[in-house]
Amino acid sequence: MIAIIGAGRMGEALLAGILNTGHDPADVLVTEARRERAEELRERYGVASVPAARAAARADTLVLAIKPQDMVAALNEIAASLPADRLVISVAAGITTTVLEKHLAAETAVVRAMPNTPALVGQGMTALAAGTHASEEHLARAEALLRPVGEVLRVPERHMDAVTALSGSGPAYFYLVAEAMIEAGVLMGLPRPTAERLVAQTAVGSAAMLRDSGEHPALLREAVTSPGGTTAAALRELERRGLRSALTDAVEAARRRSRELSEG
Ligand SMILES: NC(=O)C1=CN([C@@H]2O[C@H](COP(=O)(O)OP(=O)(O)OC[C@H]3O[C@@H](n4cnc5c(N)ncnc54)[C@H](O)[C@@H]3O)[C@@H](O)[C@H]2O)C=CC1
Ligand SMILES: O=C(O)[C@@H]1CCC=N1
Repeated sequence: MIAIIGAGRMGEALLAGILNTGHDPADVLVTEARRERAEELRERYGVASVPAARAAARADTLVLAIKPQDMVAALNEIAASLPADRLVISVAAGITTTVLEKHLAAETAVVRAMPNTPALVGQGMTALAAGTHASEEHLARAEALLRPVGEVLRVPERHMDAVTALSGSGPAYFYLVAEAMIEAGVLMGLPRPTAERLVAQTAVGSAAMLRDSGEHPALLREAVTSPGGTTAAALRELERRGLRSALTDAVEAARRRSRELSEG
């Protein structure tokens, strides 16, 4: 039995991804603070909503998908009813395994995970780091749960803030670029559905080549850039306006924020 504690945006992405890949809704519990949200998820996915203490008592794996700011309160809610053999997976940005362990019974197995919302469509990227009491078996269990919703990578916990800044928040950077490109298309007179379709499929195709061709992105970009052509004209504008350094600063700001969240 799996329990998702906190079924907001990320919790739902994981829930949907897990159900899409063959888990029976009867084997998944949801704990959600907002009553109307719990009801919405019951209607949409057929999953039961239970109080935190009940989820802690019944599920062998608990996935905590609540905001970092709400984490200590949620840990306190489940700690008393959590049997010692449970696996607790937290997806909260910035919350270290040390903090998680501090608020749970001694020796509770804890795994810190950083997924992203494309888990909803089975294309997530999740990084995992083990807490002090998480064995290879616990990590394998976390991996088995998350593997069906995308790729899984184990990383040392010291890299988690950087991972959060790249793949956790990363989808938002791509969506912002997509949004700007669609608006540019509309500005040039393309019908909105046409602009949306052109941009979405260009993103999918580019991402597939990036992942599957084995080529460095610079080489893929060169292949698009005909001498004296349209792409070179566009790239000069992007470089002149500092897209590269804007992205570097943005990713560093996300990492900084993840570190701040770990300070409470
Ligand atoms: N949204 C994203 O792309 C990603 C989010 N995360 C992490 O996932 C966590 C959740 O983020 P979002 O889904 O974006 O936030 P959200 O605000 O959409 O969801 C949080 C949910 O938790 C519920 N909640 C709060 N306290 C609770 C409690 N004690 N018991 C049960 N439910 C409770 C809220 O009602 C809400 O539905 C955060 O820690 C975030 O760092 C991690 C990776 C990606
Ligand atoms: O914005 C956030 O804090 C969360 C963590 C990674 C993506 N969303």
